[in-house]
Amino acid sequence: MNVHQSLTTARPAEPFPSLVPASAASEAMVRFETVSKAYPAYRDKPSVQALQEIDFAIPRGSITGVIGRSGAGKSSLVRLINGLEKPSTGRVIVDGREISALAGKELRLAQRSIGMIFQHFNLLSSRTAADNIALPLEIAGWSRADIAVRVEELLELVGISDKFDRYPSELSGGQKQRIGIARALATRPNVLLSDEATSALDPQTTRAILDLLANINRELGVTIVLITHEMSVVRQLAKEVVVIDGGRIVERDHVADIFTHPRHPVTQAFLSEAVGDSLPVSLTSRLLPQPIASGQAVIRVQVRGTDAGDTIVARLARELAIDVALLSARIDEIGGQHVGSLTIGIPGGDAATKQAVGYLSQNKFLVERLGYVA
Ligand SMILES: Nc1ncnc2c1ncn2[C@@H]1O[C@H](COP(=O)(O)OP(=O)(O)OP(=O)(O)O)[C@@H](O)[C@H]1O
Repeated sequence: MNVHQSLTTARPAEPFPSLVPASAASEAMVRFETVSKAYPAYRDKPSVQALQEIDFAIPRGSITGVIGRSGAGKSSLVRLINGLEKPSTGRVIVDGREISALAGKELRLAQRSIGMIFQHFNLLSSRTAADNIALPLEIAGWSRADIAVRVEELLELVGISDKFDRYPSELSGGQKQRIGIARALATRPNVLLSDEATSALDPQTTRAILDLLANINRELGVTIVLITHEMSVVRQLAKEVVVIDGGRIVERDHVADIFTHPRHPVTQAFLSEAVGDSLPVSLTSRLLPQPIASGQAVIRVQVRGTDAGDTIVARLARELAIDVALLSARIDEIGGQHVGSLTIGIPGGDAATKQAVGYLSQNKFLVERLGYVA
């Protein structure tokens, strides 16, 4: 069941809220101006329209999540930001420079201010941790002495100073990604692109790496673009979220709003996987599609911010004299806000249920009727 399908209140179908006002567009670290990307036909393969009319800005110093299913166009988006691909139409501006117009030495210089981390780390197996981190500095022509100082700083920043002389094969996935992050930051980039950087890691290591990225963003002010197909990653780290599907942006919002008011079916599907919508088995096994005499209607209420879950139960009891049963609850902190859902049982038949749903909807809660229990 897609739990978001029967939401009884919906947000107006306004265009994507502008997270970066036009007046502040120059403050953007990355700006896509009506960008499309088509890959031409090759041998027996037809041409592919990978991205279409992408128009958005990533604010300086932000952490922005870009989420989409396989083939949605995420990697193409990343390759346009770091200049590895050119748009078919439109412009890509990074840190005030039109990267899509650069070539040769100018492009290589611009790429030094764009760090990149990858799912499979992309470390050189023949180099130690320290030498992997040193690589971009060698390419940039730094002196040996400067490289040594910088590598030590970076090893400390990512918390693996003791592993400086280890080869990648001697390190865990999390340690390898720490080297990847140190290498990406070596030339002091202003923007860090993370392309599924935690997809190969277990949940605990993922959490540690995302914490590290959050620290880097906070302490160094590096803008982070987080490409992922996992809502749990977006939830932990991003402040703003862009959802892409079929090469188009289908939804954009602050992360807490995405989690409480997903509008596009793709976003809703991602959320169903990630939010832990699942009810306790003890409840689902008893859930019936039709009302039963002296039973309860089972209602899920999305809560956020100051709408603390317990006040809903108290308000229904106080203001409507409905004796609500709290069946399950889950509240998380997302983007600095409390976000979650309560599942409540409402006794008293259809009239009481309608009254409660009407009251909650009027008070701007998203409400969903899940079924009935005895
Ligand atoms: N170099 C290329 N040549 C031709 N088609 C390409 C090329 N790169 C990507 N595509 C196609 O463009 C579309 C978008 O691919 P892209 O890799 O950007 O998506 P994605 O969201 O990153 O997917 P995944 O998560 O599976 O990597 C897909 O249909 C893909 O097959």
